[in-house]
Amino acid sequence: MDGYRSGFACFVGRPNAGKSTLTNALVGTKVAITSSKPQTTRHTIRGIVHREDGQLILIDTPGLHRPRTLLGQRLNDLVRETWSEVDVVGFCVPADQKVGPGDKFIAAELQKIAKKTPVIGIITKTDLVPQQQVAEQLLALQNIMEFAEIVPVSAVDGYQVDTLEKLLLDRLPEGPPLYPDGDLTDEPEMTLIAELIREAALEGVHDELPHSIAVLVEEMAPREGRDDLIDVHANLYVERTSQKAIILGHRGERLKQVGITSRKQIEALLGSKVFLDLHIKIAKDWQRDPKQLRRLGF
Ligand SMILES: Nc1nc2c(ncn2[C@@H]2O[C@H](COP(=O)(O)OP(=O)(O)OP(=O)(O)O)[C@@H](O)[C@H]2O)c(=O)[nH]1
Repeated sequence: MDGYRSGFACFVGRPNAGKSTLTNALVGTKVAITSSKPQTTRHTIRGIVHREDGQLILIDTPGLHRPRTLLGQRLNDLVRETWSEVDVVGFCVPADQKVGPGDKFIAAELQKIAKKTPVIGIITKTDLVPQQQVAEQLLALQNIMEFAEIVPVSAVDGYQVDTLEKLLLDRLPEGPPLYPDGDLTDEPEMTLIAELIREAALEGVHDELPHSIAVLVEEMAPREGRDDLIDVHANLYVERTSQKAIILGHRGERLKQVGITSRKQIEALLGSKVFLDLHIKIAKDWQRDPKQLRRLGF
């Protein structure tokens, strides 16, 4: 295994910069949830890229933001911790938005916390803008910090995703594979399933509600006497009665749809038929309550 490299990378960037989508594009399967709402990624989900010449373990962190709740603070701590542990950081900046104070804040934080970690500048979503704008973005990005490399990519049309993979791999130390071949993520299945349900529940909800939703898979087991059906029992937590009504929808239609959408994805993930038993519970102000946060896995 001469020259074989293995190690860790993470993507940073403002909320919605395209970090989760890029992780999925690199890993080639759906491991991190994506949505058009900012700050939907809460767990540190690893995707593993297996190549002939190395193994790249991607850690997907939530976006760094101004903390307003206890959950916000914990998320920020988690991000900083991750930055100082990885071999290389990919700093994502979308091509369709001006480099702004949010990016400069992250650049400054990176230089403080991860002085020695090489940072690769990634201009994401290049499919959304003309080439000229990508070139301008490149120049703007160069001004905010020292990058090891800068590379424009599109996770949607696959533009330069391979190039990025190689650039990240080049920054890893030489060493044997850290995970068995074929593993795509070490995130427990129950967490992935909870994320799929939360993703389905987030479709079409607005304002503060996305941050009030948490999902916990309570139990998961094959149906007795059957080898083709798995029972999944999950609870969807909201903070208030009014939010419960929104998620339920008229005569429970909305919740039913959440169940149908996420069940299909869970079946694809597990490769089995699934019976999804999904309930809504109210956990009053869970984002501000340390005990409840722990119970929900934060
Ligand atoms: N057109 C286009 N859209 C993209 C691309 N990458 C991501 N998006 C979209 O941008 C939005 C945000 O992408 P995410 O991958 O969820 O962003 P994120 O940085 O992980 O967001 P947080 O989890 O909030 O930090 C989603 O609607 C994606 O579909 C891309 O290459 N091209």
